[in-house]
Amino acid sequence: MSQPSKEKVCLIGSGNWGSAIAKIVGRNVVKFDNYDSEVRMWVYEEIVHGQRLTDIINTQHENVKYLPNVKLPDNIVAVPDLLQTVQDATLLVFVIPHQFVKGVCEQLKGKLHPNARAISLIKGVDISNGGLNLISDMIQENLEIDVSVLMGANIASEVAMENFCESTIDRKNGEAFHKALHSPYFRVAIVDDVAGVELCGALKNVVAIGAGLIDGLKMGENTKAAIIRIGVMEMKKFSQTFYKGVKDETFLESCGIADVITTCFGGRNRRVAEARVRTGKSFETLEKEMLNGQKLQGTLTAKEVHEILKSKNMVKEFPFFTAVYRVCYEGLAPKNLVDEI
Ligand SMILES: NC(=O)C1=CN([C@@H]2O[C@H](COP(=O)(O)OP(=O)(O)OC[C@H]3O[C@@H](n4cnc5c(N)ncnc54)[C@H](O)[C@@H]3O)[C@@H](O)[C@H]2O)C=CC1
Ligand SMILES: O=C(CO)COP(=O)(O)O
Repeated sequence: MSQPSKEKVCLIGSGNWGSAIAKIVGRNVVKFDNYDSEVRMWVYEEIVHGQRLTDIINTQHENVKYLPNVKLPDNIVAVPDLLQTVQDATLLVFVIPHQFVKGVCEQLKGKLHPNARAISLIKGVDISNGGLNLISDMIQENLEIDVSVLMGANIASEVAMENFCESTIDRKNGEAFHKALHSPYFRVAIVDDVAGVELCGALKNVVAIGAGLIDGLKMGENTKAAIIRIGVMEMKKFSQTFYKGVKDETFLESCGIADVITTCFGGRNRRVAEARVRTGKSFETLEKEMLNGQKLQGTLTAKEVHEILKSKNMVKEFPFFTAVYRVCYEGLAPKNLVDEI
């Protein structure tokens, strides 16, 4: 039974990033007195090699499917039941692919600890109500709790290897989470711009699809740099058009230019987009063939961004985002991407 004065952290999600962040959180909560030492991690249950994934994680202390060969601390407890995961939790870390957030929130409505606060590590946007919504706002509106965000240049497998990197958290309520997430190899900077941080995280995945297509076309580094520059300009314009307070400086943080770079060179969105050109197969097929259950976020985000732009009559003002969308969903040949921008 947890003591009321202690913060109890739980993780909602256990994919590639969810598992890497579990390693950091699991270690941090035992370093400080103000945390309960057990961290429950919600696992979308599945059978792996004939065994339940939760059982494998709880006995081998390894998420063999989504983050193989990385030991998780013993105090990370995999739980298949969502409501049991959040029971007594005061600090909730949301780390699931963005298409599943709505369903998860519906199950959690009215079921949280009165002092619960959340942080979202989810890169994506929500358009389910017809307009543009941040994932953090969607969680906040559904669950009536404060929600912060953490985004950065953080390819999960590299974070799990403890290679130094940086990340960005917002000041709003992020300070409550900072101690649980920061470590010497995962340096978390606090900034004052929730929407800017979150939109950087979501939109860079669209840029990475574009960069991967250019890699597949073997057009070289100058072209890729041009695509990245144009992509960052559209990220900034889009963010500042829809959220007036978004700051220029945010794009220079880890969540901004650094995440664009790492994702455009080492991420899954880039890798699958490159294979799309090389093989001619669809993104959907390649996601299944190449990612072993992990999810692409960039193609869906390109579609969501396009729907918002269309509804505002602004498609022509974002030629790069539009061209990426058209390659993903309207059969535009990747080789014609640069002619569109
Ligand atoms: N992997 C990475 O390097 C990073 C990922 N992120 C972001 O973190 C978020 C989560 O991504 P990952 O942890 O990488 O996940 P992932 O893509 O590795 O794994 C997919 C996860 O979704 C779960 N899942 C499948 N169907 C589901 C359903 N119907 N309902 C709920 N969950 C379901 C799977 O069990 C699995 O845990 C994404 O928004 C991603 O952009 C952010 C930084 C780094
Ligand atoms: O967000 C990421 C790195 O910061 C991971 O990007 P991918 O989803 O493209 O692998």
